Amino acid sequence: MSNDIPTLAQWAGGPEAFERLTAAFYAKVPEHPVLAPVFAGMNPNHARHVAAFLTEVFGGPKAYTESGGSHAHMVAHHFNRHLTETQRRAWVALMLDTADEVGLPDDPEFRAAFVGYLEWGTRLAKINSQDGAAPADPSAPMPAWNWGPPGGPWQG
Ligand code: HEM
Repeated sequence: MSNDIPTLAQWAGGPEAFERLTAAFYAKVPEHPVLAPVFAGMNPNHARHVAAFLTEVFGGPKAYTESGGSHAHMVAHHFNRHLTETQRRAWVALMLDTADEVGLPDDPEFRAAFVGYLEWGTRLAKINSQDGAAPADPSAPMPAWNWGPPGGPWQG
């Protein structure tokens, strides 16, 4: 990808944009009929950790791995939670509504890539939350999402 094409994280507005996104998302979770029980008792730093994870997936600074996290680490947080499809869909829907609320870019190219990762990541989280899920692979790389077939944002 040539140098004048921003990363998805740059296009989104950098780490602060993902922090706004997850802060607003998890602020709504306690009132959400499906998601509130899933996140009852969550770590108070959860929103910041998920923001750091998403920033890194979308090509931004590697704060999640530099502070000792890994894809395996994230996967392991979902073990034995027995997430349902209803819960997964609620998570994606709330994330997309929140992306609109906090003003993440809404151009087709960005949103296609954003939704692509959310679909992949949440389906993995659900699979890994079931009984009998394979152990997390410590050598698994962090996902590195990019623009996919559109190749970059439409810049006129
Ligand atoms: C792309 C999708 C997802 C990503 C990137 C993601 C990321 C993460 C990360 C990074 C953590 C660890 C947070 C920490 O260290 O404090 C975590 C924990 C957790 N995730 Fe996810 N997750 C995803 C999908 C989901 C879904 C769909 C659900 C449920 C509907 C879910 C439920 C949870 C719960 C309950 C925890 C533990 C929270 C706590 O006790 O602090 N996740 N997730």
